[in-house]
Amino acid sequence: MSLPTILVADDDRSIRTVLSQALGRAGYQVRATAQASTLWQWVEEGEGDLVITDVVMPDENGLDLIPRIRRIRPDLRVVVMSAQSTLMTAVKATQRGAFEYLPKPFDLKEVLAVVARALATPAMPVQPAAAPPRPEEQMSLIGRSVVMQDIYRIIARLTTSDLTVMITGESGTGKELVARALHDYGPRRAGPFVAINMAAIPRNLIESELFGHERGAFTGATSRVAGRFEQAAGGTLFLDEIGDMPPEAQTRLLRVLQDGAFTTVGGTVPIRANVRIIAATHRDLRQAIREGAFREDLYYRLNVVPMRLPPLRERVEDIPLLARHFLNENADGAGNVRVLDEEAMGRLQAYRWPGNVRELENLMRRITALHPQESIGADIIDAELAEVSSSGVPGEGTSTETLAEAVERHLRRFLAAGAGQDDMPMSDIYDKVIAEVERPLIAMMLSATRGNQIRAAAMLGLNRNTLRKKIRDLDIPVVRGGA
Ligand SMILES: Nc1ncnc2c1ncn2[C@@H]1O[C@H](COP(=O)(O)OP(=O)(O)OP(=O)(O)O)[C@@H](O)[C@H]1O
Repeated sequence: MSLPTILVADDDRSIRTVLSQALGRAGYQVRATAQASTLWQWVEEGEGDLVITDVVMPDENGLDLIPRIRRIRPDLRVVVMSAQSTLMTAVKATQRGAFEYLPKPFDLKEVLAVVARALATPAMPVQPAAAPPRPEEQMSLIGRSVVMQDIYRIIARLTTSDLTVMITGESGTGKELVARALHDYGPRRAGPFVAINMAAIPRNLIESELFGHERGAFTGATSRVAGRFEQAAGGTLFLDEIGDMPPEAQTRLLRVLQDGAFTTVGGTVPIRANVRIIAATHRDLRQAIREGAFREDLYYRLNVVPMRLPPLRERVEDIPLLARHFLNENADGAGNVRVLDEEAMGRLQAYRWPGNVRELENLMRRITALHPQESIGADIIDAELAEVSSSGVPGEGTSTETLAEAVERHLRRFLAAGAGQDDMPMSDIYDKVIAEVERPLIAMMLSATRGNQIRAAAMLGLNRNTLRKKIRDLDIPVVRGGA
């Protein structure tokens, strides 16, 4: 049997060389070209078993070539590489029928894994042409970090799917923005996007907000009111802060997800639920399940496609892009845009950002409003950030508090919550508390070492196998290493 042949098109000679060598070593035959036209000629002549193509080439855009390739050779998989690693590139590549999208710079191991996977996957049917992106398309999500590329890839893969998605991430990381992107690029984009925040609605009203109510269902219900499920029919229902959903509403939601129908509060006639659900939370739902505050069966129904949005401090390389974007958006009345000097940018990248992208956005707004000079230096950033920490950021203790004092403060709350709950008996307190401390400690070390367990074990002074066991036992998500 002849070896599979890979056709490579990229106008960058070094990329052609690196790919040809790596693919050759892995046992493939390779033909490489700098021209889209040569690639097209090979495809027309029936050459090759797989294409790896760049997007921007001197004679043609690689993305435009994909539908033509798919038309004459539907079984030929196409892998797209691009240095313009934006959400739009990922979405366009997927919509036009690319098998996979690889942002540059790429990891050779990843390329080889994608090639092997593409050659082993049966040919996909040619999809009907997806609706072209709207002309006024704006780049909603900013960021080119490896972790954001993973997010773009998931959004791109879900453009033709209705699957339920669960987005987790700290407050201000962009969960709602991602939910909107999933809707805007998804199959229900012509329908409504309806958001409801569980934390912002009084608990006793959540069920009627979600499912609507009949006239006379409770005191003050003077007419029939449609709930968000009905309002979102044909579109997407975004359930924000799902971890704050009261138990009765959780049970009701689970039933809707199981049966595909719901009844209004006070109603008896089932109404078919025609919504795609996207849920989001900043809480650790597994922890909430352990504490008996969230239904495990509901969690599994919602967690079909999990997406974790990393905190801003885990993607500092995105900070300059985001900062510039927010400064451009917030030009002052005279149309002047503030510019951050290098040192100022360094300060932003060193800060912890407990409020994540929202905090950065607010800071850029404040700087434009309060500082008339065009160039912004580190002194201004220092002063503004000092202002924020002295006014107290939610979730942060006072700066003089010791770790032991902070632990004691949290323990008091933890024990009080446990004592007040019937389903959390006061037993195994020692193990539970130690697990509470171990989990964030290990997660932080893994994050600081970009998932390198050997280094994390060394920093912690733990044996590697002990660390591995703890990661497993404590159910700590393993972050991927850098490229
Ligand atoms: N990647 C991004 N690119 C551009 N803007 C972003 C990005 N991520 C977040 N933002 C902006 O930051 C702000 C907060 O985002 P969003 O409301 O989506 O966060 P969230 O995680 O849903 O927050 P919360 O949990 O507090 O509801 C918004 O103004 C949003 O436009």
